Amino acid sequence: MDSKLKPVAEALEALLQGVAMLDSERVPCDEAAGRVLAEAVMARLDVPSFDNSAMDGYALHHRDAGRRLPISQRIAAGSPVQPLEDGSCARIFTGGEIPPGADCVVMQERVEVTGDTALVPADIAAGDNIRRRGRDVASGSTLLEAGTRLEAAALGHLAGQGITEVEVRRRPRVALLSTGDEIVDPGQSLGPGQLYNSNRPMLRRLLERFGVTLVMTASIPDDPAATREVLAEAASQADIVVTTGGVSVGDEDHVKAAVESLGQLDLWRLAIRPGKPLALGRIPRRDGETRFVGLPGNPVSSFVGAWLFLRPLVGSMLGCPALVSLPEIPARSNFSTHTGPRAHYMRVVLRFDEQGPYAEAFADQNSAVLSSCIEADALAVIPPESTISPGDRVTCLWLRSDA
Ligand SMILES: Nc1nc2c(c(=O)[nH]1)N[C@H]1C(S)=C(S)[C@@H](COP(=O)(O)OP(=O)(O)OC[C@H]3O[C@@H](n4cnc5c(N)ncnc54)[C@H](O)[C@@H]3O)O[C@H]1N2
Ligand code: MOO
Repeated sequence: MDSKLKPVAEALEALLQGVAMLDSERVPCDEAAGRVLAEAVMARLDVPSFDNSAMDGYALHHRDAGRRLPISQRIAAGSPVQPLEDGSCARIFTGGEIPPGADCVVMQERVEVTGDTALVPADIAAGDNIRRRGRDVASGSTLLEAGTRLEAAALGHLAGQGITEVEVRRRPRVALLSTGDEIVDPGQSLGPGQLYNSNRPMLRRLLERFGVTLVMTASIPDDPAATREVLAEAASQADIVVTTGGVSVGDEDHVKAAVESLGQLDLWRLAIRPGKPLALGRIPRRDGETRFVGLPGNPVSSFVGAWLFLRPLVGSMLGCPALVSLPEIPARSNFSTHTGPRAHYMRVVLRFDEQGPYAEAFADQNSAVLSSCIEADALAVIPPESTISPGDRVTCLWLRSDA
């Protein structure tokens, strides 16, 4: 395999080529948060389903504005209505149905009530304070597109239709494997040269946010046979196998050879910092093909690799465009830097001043410095062979969205 550094865009295109969307399943809406719709949902109701009042006040016909009117009925939200008697008004509350014959509502603060009559001001127009039937959703229209991720407002919208179940994509099954004899699980004591596994919980959280289900986690000893064995087991269970570490050029880096012996390595070594030794491949499985993503061991390299490669891969399997690409925000840099042959994905905080957004880079951008990721709102993309001075425009990939 050609071991020249691959541009990120090329690697991403190769990764996503031929990714099949997963099958779908029916789930109760109460359990559908974060899931991706497998088919469009059509509206079966107008929302609102009747013209109703946006205010607590009085409903009338606008030709009667400016006069003292008898109050002929009282309409609370949920109560039945009678046609409005000519030349009268109705006491009405927010959400109450507009009675036939009325065409506007005046808020109560503008009305002078004496006994069972109300003096309404003259400057009232037809339609004032009326929320029209179907204003939010028209029956028969597309309520939510296929590929929508069901977050707060979408879940509310489904409930607004009285819908209780939806067809969603199955969650991608992911096996998350850690390599490195020096890596120890929290709860155990550390020996000389050892460190705790910070990549696993970090990636678990990211992967869960992207919408997967984790079917296996394991630590692989630095041994070729063991690496092959655990990878084979993981590939038989998962749609995606993710490893961390063991993809560089050291004598103890056994992951690539194991993937090559079980399937194929499509790509290795990207023109990216951090994350250069990232490896992509596939391993055949009884019922299809498992995608392999080998993230470098340095925690920041794993973090950045997950956002740039795992998220789009998961998004493609789910058929969710919002997960396939990250929102891009143009911002001014408030730092200087220059790059060599690799694009630099710098962790930045986005701040705003009168001139718009600016990107403040974390001081230490080394790939082992995980603290640079904690406050990061975005990754500022500095293309290869470029020089950035304060005030220059940089493209930032937004990391804070739900989808
Ligand atoms: N001679 C060369 N050496 C290295 C190169 C190179 O091109 N030539 N590339 C460097 C780059 S860039 C990276 S990135 C690393 C990645 O190497 P690996 O993916 O093989 O990762 P490891 O060597 O296993 O680990 C790297 C580093 O990260 C720590 N680590 C690993 N796993 C975890 C974990 N789960 N939690 C926390 N920390 C972890 C590990 O202890 C190492 O310090 O290779 C460079 N070397
Ligand atoms: O490319 Mo490595 O991820 O810089 O440290």
